[in-house]
Amino acid sequence: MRRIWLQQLLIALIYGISSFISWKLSSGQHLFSLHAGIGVAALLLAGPRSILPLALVSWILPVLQGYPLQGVLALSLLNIVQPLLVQALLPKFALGGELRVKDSMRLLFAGPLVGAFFAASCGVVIESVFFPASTTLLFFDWISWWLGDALFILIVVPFCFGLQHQRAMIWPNRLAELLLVVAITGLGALLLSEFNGHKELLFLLFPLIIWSALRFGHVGNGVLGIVVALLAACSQFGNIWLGGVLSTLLLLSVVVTGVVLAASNQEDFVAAKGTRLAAQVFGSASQGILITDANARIVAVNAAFCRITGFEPKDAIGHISRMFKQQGQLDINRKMLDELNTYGQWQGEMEDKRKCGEVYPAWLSISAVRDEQGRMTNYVGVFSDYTHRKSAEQRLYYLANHDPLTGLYNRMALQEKLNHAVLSADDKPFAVLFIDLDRFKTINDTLGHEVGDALLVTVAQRLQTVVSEYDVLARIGGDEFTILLEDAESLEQVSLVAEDLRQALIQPCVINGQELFVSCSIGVSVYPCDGKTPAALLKNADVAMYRAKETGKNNVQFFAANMNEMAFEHLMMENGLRHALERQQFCLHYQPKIDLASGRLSGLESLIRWNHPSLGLVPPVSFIPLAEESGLIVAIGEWVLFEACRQMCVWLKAGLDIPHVAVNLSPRQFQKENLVQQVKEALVQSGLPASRLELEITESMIMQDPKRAVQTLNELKLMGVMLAIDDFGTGYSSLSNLKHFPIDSLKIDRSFVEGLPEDSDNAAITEAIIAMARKLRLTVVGEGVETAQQMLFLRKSGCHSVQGYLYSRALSADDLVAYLAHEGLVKLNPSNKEPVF
Ligand SMILES: Nc1nc2c(ncn2[C@@H]2O[C@@H]3COP(=O)(O)O[C@H]4[C@@H](O)[C@H](n5cnc6c(=O)[nH]c(N)nc65)O[C@@H]4COP(=O)(O)O[C@H]3[C@H]2O)c(=O)[nH]1
Repeated sequence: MRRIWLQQLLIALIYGISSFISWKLSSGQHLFSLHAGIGVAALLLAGPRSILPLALVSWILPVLQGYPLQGVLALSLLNIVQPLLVQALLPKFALGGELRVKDSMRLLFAGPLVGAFFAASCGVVIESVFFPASTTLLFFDWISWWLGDALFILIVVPFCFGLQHQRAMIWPNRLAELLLVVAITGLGALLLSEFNGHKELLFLLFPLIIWSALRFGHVGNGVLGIVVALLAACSQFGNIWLGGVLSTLLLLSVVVTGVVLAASNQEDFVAAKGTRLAAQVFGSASQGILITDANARIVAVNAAFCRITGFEPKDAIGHISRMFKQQGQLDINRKMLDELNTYGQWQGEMEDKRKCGEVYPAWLSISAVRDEQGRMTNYVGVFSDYTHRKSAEQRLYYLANHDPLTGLYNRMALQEKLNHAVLSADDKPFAVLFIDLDRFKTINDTLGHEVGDALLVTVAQRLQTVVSEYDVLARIGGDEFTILLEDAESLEQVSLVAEDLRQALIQPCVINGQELFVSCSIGVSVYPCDGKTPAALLKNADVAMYRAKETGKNNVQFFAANMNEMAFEHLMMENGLRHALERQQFCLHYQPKIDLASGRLSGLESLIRWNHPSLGLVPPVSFIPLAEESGLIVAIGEWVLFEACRQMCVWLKAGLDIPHVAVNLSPRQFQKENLVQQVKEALVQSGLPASRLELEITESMIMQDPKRAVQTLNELKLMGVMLAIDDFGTGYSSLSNLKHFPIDSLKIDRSFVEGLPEDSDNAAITEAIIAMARKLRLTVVGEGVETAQQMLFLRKSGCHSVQGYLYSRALSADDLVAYLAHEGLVKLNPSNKEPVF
């Protein structure tokens, strides 16, 4: 608010002084009208706020000098209307900061032609009405008024504009030069007044105003104009009316020249500044820029263009730009030209070639430049080297779609490929293979994750050797692989590929110098008969793979509709298993172990059976994995332990001298903290001596956490319980490891016994196991003995006991007693009174 008052006061002061000077110097001729220029400039620069001080000053001053009130009021009104009229006809250049040639022309029209003409015309009428004494020659009054106002509007308005926006042109470097021009002009004007009769010498002002306009812009012009007008007004020649009018006319033309020249110079300066800036941007841009003519011939390139492409400007200028003649990308080019014609812009990726011949991806944006008639004159291409971004994008895409361990496609990528296959199949069949490694968990648990990972990598490489580059091979989970065979021509061919895959995996894998044997179960589903959606195809291939597992692993199964029924059965079984314990549907069968030296019974193995109400007697392979998965195995295992101890006690009390009964422990059971406690309770509750109980564990159970396993086994051993390693030879623990564990016996896995004695590998392995076990003073039991040759081979090799169908299958408690009695395999303990058969 205070600022506004100060501003108004300043305007009033300047306007008052200028009015006083004008009145003093005009000597009634109105030729010196500094106040008219100040009035217009004040309104243009300060806005309507300046009206009040202008009105007050133009009214108060004449009143103080004793002029009649109405006349003064009319004149002061005229003093306000004139600037308002000029302002209304002008663009808002005074606030915009740029007084272009166009603007100065408007100023000429609004100021001298309209504003001054109007003021002079109205002014002389007011004067003749209110001050008839002061009006002598009406026409000369009118013309001197008009010229005076016109001259000072043209001097003061650009000068004020220059002060506001172009001070830097003078200050401080050119101040001395400006003073020199002013001095020369002043001197010249003074001399001129000496040669009163030679008004033509006023033309000498032109070179001075040109100098001033070009060097100091509107400020210089204003200073020069005011100095000359002041001197002219002070000198004699300004007092001669005809001489005064002519001199003012000449001065006016000098000032008009100066204003237009300064505006034009300013325009050039702004344009040059813009061009300089554009050139700087062009030269220092980090993106490559090339400009072509309408025929795509390069006319300019920037430094970044040279840096990215390796071409010098002289190599490129004059040649047709590559962005318009991309080989092999005609479609893009056509689209690009269409877009440029329609929208004036195109952007996209293209392949460019550097001077060295290297092809690189570039991100290019082209703009079409048209002239005022709309004709295409140039194209401007801005491009950047896309190599790093592209490779980062490719890397991201790769990571999102590939399994980091094996480098195969991952589940997401498979899903996408399956979607695509289904969409583009058009009822042409294709196959989905679901591959799951057999016993991978054992390897992982026994030998550690590093070995497991290395094995997965080897498996992936093997699978890759079988499939073609057009097939999609993915790893979708731990040991689960999926293959999409889109080009298979028949089921036979799918079958052959699946068989090749299976064969490729059964070859031993050497990891860290250790030979590992893996196999796989493969399920196959075929589009469209086994599923019309990716989800259905995957699910059914998975179901078929489970079927392959159920049918002994290491085989290929094609999906069949009834497999879903089996899967349903599987589900039913899982539900039934939850209630089997409370419904007392489990029972134990016992398989005898025969001592090869004496031919007598060396022990029993208890094997669980599930008496399912609708499925009948279900073997453990059908539900133990389920129970293991669901955690039910812990409760089931506990029941087996208590039941085996109870039954064994019954037999012992009945006088049957059975050396011991073996119970299988599951991995989960073995990991339980309370296992030792539980065994103790089973023995105490049944009254069975600990030495009559044998616990069978597997190698993988021990190798998972060997430290803890040793501790648990030691505690069991301390109790007097016997310990056996089951399925020996399949779990990758080395024989030498065994000496760290307090075990009593080893059971050679059935898979080694199977081919004996013909299979030389199995024979060698079996002999080695027996020899080593004997050295470690362990009892060796051969499992799954079905033939006399197998038995003889084992006996010859030093195996202590055998177990298998050659002697007996696992039998119910009653059947077992009958069998033992029939075969005379067991002595009746004479101390026992109770008859058992
Ligand atoms: N082909 C053939 N097979 C023979 C021969 N002699 C014995 N077998 C079978 O081989 C399996 C031996 O048991 P395992 O290796 O401990 O393998 C067992 C054991 O790992 C598991 N299992 C059985 N009962 C229990 C249990 O109470 N608890 C736990 N945790 N697992 C159990 O189920 C597996 C399978 O048990 P079963 O089906 O009873 O199958 C038994 C047995 O019936 C033979 O000459 N030829």
